[in-house]
Amino acid sequence: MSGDRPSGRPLALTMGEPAGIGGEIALAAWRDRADRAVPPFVLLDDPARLAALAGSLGWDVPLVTVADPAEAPGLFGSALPVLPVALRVPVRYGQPDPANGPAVLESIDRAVALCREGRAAAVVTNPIQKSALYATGFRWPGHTEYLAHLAGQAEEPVMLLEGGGLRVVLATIHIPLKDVPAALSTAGIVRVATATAAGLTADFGVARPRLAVAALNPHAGESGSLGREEIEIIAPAVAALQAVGIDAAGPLPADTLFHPGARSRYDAVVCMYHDQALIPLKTLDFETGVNVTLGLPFVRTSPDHGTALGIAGTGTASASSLIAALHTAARIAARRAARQDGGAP
Ligand SMILES: NC(=O)C1=CN([C@@H]2O[C@H](COP(=O)(O)OP(=O)(O)OC[C@H]3O[C@@H](n4cnc5c(N)ncnc54)[C@H](O)[C@@H]3O)[C@@H](O)[C@H]2O)C=CC1
Ligand SMILES: NCC(=O)COP(=O)(O)O
Repeated sequence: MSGDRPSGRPLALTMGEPAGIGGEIALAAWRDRADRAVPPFVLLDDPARLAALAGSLGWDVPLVTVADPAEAPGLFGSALPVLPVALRVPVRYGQPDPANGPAVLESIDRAVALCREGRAAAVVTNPIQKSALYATGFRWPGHTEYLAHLAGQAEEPVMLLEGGGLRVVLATIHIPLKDVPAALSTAGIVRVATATAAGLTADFGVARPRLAVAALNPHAGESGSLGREEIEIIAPAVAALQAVGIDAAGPLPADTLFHPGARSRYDAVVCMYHDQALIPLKTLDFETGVNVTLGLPFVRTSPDHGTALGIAGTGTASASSLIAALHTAARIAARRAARQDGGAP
């Protein structure tokens, strides 16, 4: 995996919801560092709670507190480097406390700042409990939109998930299903598809990306009798993409878009709503699916799963998706660094 090692800078891994599985999968990823060639990371979390968690699980994970991420790669082989972010109240696993919301956000904010200062190679986020943050007044639907805000971007970035040989991007993200039709627009689909094509080339090395654009309605609307979004919104978006030379096809009926034969014909699917994208992705590859935010000035990935409160603190959560997210972040960061140095297309 040497090809995905960023040049000397560690990845910045956030705390996520402290009552969730983030802490234990971070510890588990460190324990697997040699067997799974995990790229060096620094964890922005509370060292005391990590030590208590490791102790309660009976895991031998030496922690080393660092003030500067530059120390992390040299230490990573023998101890887990932690950049301290103090929890405000003690953790009860499975029971998020909004009082820790500021610590959750501090961890994200500082990880982003480290990346923007060039002191970390990429941000990898542990899952947040969105409802707990909303209770503190957090006004963004999730990381994706909050990270765009931190980057000073007015436009929503694009949520891409990759796993099991499939890549999906979302034309609408975290909104109620009943609001999806009204939220779809030709301009919005064109924006997401254009950013996807650019991201696939820049960050995934796909020279000429092929995009499939999913329909919204059964049978792609059955010529308008099962819905008119395909005719009025999605087909014009596909035509606009083709007009500027993007290899896009659609609107394609979503029920026949994810079998192996169909998957061989595209590099990513532009999906109209959250579950249209995430059900096939997580069915094909829940274990190692990765969420990547396209269109940010820094690299951000995360595991495809959430906080898994029901199993938090038990040590049974799989760290595979987090480890895949660490590898993907390192690979994209290395690609961007090589391009800056003039070494990659
Ligand atoms: N990037 C992020 O911050 C994300 C945050 N979330 C948040 O997580 C919270 C819970 O969401 P849910 O829909 O319940 O999804 P979830 O992924 O937390 O849990 C769904 C099911 O998968 C299991 N699971 C999840 N991760 C696992 C792992 N690593 N190993 C073994 N089993 C695992 C859980 O035990 C549960 O049975 C919500 O607040 C949601 O917003 C969800 C997805 C991503
Ligand atoms: N279901 C995917 C998800 O919730 C990811 O959200 P984000 O926090 O990465 O924006």
